[in-house]
Amino acid sequence: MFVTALGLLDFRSYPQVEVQLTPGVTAFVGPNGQGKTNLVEAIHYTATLGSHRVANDAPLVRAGAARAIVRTEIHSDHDRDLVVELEINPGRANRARVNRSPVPRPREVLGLLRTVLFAPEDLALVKGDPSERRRFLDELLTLRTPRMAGVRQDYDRVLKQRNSLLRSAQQARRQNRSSAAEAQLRTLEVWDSNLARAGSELLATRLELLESLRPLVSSAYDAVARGKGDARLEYKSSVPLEPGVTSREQLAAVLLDEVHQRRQDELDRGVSLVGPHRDDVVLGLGDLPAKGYASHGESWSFALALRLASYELLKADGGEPVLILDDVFAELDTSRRDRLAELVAPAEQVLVTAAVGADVPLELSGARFDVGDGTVLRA
Ligand SMILES: Nc1ncnc2c1ncn2[C@@H]1O[C@H](COP(=O)(O)OP(=O)(O)OP(=O)(O)O)[C@@H](O)[C@H]1O
Repeated sequence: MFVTALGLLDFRSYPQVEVQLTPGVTAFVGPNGQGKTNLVEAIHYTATLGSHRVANDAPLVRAGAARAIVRTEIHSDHDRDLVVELEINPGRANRARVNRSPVPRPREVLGLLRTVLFAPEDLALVKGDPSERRRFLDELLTLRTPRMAGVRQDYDRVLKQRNSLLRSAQQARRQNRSSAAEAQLRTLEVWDSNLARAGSELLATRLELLESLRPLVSSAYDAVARGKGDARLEYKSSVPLEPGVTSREQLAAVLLDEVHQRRQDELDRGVSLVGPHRDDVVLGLGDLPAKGYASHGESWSFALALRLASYELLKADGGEPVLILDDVFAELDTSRRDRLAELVAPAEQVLVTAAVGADVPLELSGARFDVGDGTVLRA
């Protein structure tokens, strides 16, 4: 799979731009703030319907414009070539077209393009909050199994409803409105089951994903750090998970049981304390956790290993994803930079951004575009 063309209208800094792409390596080179990342962000957005830089769509639309359009043309391994067009409408529903036909919901484009993006922000996968690692897992889940976007949305909706109910119940109790508090508790039972249903689906697929990812991360870490260290991943759940408890039904029962156990705690705090939204993936190096212990270089190796493992996993289960390396080479020391370049060079399509040409390792020589003053010109 590779991207053959990108067209942007009012996306980030671009009023309008068209770029024709080829397989192999393509570097976007230009001074800071000229719009290199904006180009690859648009491609990654087509694959994930999310940005690696912002949590909502508004900043993706050019300041002063009402909507942005991202058109990505894809040469696909299995299907005929595809044109995916996304209309980003902050504050209103986004729209999507595939081969010029509207699709009912934008999330139906998930799975048509698969990308793995490496960026300086990836260091937060190792050093940052659990939410970073949950996002990593869920984004990968969705790339592998697009219907998980619906499950995640469903879970978030349940969580929002349940939290609002817990807050109302907390207030009713504080104000001694006992009949209101009782009614809310009865409604809460329904939302407990909803949480267990959607939560168990998410938890089960995360656990399956982690099983597949574990050996790949370990060997990718070996490759990046040249055999120094033993990278491990452990799922840390907000519920006690016994070995062998992996089916949706078993996990739903465990979640429901824990929700009942923590009822008082949840009512006291007015927030859902049990479920995959509270989970984490503990990254370990040897016997120590990476967070708080790993050196800067080791943390980078771990972050790169997570991305390389994602790439291997996606490649193994359904066609090679497009690799995007956004500004990473300037961040890495020479040895990691060379290793990464060697490891990604054979990929079908690699898109690299760099402030200066010298930041792009020689192994990754290929097509080059100069980016500046709102233009993207083939060098
Ligand atoms: N919604 C928007 N509307 C208008 N301009 C925007 C918008 N979002 C970002 N920009 C502009 O885009 C530019 C940043 O683009 P981008 O992040 O792609 O730069 P870059 O070339 O990758 O730079 P660097 O090398 O520093 O990473 C900034 O000048 C920023 O002001």
